[in-house]
Amino acid sequence: MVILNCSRVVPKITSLSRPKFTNTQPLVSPVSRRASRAVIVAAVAVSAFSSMSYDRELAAAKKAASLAARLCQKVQKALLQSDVQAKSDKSPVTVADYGSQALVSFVLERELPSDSFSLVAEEDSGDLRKESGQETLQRITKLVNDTIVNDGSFSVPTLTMEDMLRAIDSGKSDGGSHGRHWVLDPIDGTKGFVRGDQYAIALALLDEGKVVLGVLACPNLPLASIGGNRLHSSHDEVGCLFFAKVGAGTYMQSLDGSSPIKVNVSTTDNSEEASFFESFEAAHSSHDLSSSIAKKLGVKAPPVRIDSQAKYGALSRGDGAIYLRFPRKGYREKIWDHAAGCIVVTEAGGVVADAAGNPLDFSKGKYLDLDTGILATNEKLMPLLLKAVRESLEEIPSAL
Ligand SMILES: Nc1ncnc2c1ncn2[C@@H]1O[C@H](COP(=O)(O)O)[C@@H](O)[C@H]1OP(=O)(O)O
Ligand SMILES: [Mg+2]
Ligand SMILES: [Mg+2]
Ligand SMILES: [Mg+2]
Repeated sequence: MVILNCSRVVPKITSLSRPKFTNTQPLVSPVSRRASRAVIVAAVAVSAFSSMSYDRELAAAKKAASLAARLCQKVQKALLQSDVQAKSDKSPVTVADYGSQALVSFVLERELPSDSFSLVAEEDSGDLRKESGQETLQRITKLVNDTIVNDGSFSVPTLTMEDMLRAIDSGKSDGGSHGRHWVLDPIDGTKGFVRGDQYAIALALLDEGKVVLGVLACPNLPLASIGGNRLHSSHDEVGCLFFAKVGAGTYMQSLDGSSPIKVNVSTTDNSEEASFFESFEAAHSSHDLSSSIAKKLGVKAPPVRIDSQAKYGALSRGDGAIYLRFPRKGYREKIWDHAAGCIVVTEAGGVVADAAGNPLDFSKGKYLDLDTGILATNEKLMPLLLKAVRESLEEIPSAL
C-alpha cells in the first residue's frame, strides 16, 4: 500500500533564470486592440445574464463541490496504488474521480429536483461496467454512501452500484448553445492529486452557451497567498472554495465554511512585477514558450507551477498576475478544464482569452475551439501580453 505524504501539499515552486530584459513599453498593435475589444464585447454580452439570480443553482453547486472535496481528501490521504488505473488516454483515474462525479451529480439532482438536468462531465462508467471494474465500483459506492451519511443532510436509502453507474453516466451530455448545462471536472489535475499536490473540483453552469456561475474547490490550496517569493510551510491552513456568479463578483471561503470574502485580480500594470502561473506538468503546457514570454515582459519572479484550475483561483485573488497555458499541437482543450476557472477570474476583474485574444467560447460542445493557447490576466496587461505571445510564437514555433 502506498500512503501519500500528505504534509507535502504546498505547491512546488520551480525557479526560472532571471531575465535581463528591460523592454516595458506597451506598444499595442491594432491587432491587440481589436482582440481586446472582442473580449470587452463578449463581457457586455454576458452582462445580459446578470439580471438572472442563479442563487439556488449556486448554493447547490457549492454544496456539491464541497462534499466532493471531502470525498477526494479522504481518498488522497490513503491512496492505494491500485486505485490508479489507466484509461484509454493513459491518464490516471482514481476512485475519487468517479466518486466525485457521482456525488456531484447526486447532489445537484437532489437540490434542484424541478430542473431538467444536463451534465457535461469528464468521466464515464465504461470501465466500471466491465468484470475487472467491479471491485472499484464497490469501493466508489461505499465512498459516496459514507460521504452522504457523514454529511447528514440527505435522507436517502443507501445507494446501490447501479445508482452509481447511473449518476456517473448522467454526465454524458454534449452541452451546446441552447438551454442549461452543468459542466464538471470531478478532479481537475489528477496527476497533482496522485502526487499529493494541487487539484480542484471544478463545476460551472452554462446558460445559452455562456458560463453563468462557477465553483472551484481546491482542498490543498493555502488560504494565504501563494504568490511571489512567499515561503510556504506545511503549517499553512489549506482548503479554498472559490465561487462566482455572473455580474456578482468572485468570493473565496475556506472549505471548512468560513465567511466568504470578495476577491480581485491583481491591478498591476507593470509587467516586470507580474508573476505568472503555469502547469506543473511540462507535457501540459510549453514552459519554453512561457519563459520566452516572461522575458519579453521583463517578469522578474520565477513561474509558480501548480496543477489544475487552482491556478485560476490563485489568479482571481491576485497571488500572481498572469496565467499562461500552451498545450502541445493537436491537444484539444475541454470545456470542463476552463469553464469554472474562467468565470472565477473574469468576475474578479480579469480577462481570459486564447492566444489570438478571442474570448473562450463554451457553446460548441465538449471542446473549446481556440487559437493555440489560453491566457488570463488583468485588462491593463492583456494587450502587452498578447504582443509578447505573438512575438514568441513567431520566434519559437517549434515550442508547441
Ligand atoms: N497532454 C495534456 N496536455 C494538456 N492538458 C492535459 C493533458 N493531459 C491532461 N490534461 C488536462 O490538463 C489539466 C491539468 O492541467 P494542468 O497541467 O494545468 O494542471 C487537467 O484537466 C488534465 O486533465 P485531468 O482533469 O484529467 O487532470
Ligand atoms: Mg482526466
Ligand atoms: Mg481536467
Ligand atoms: Mg479530471
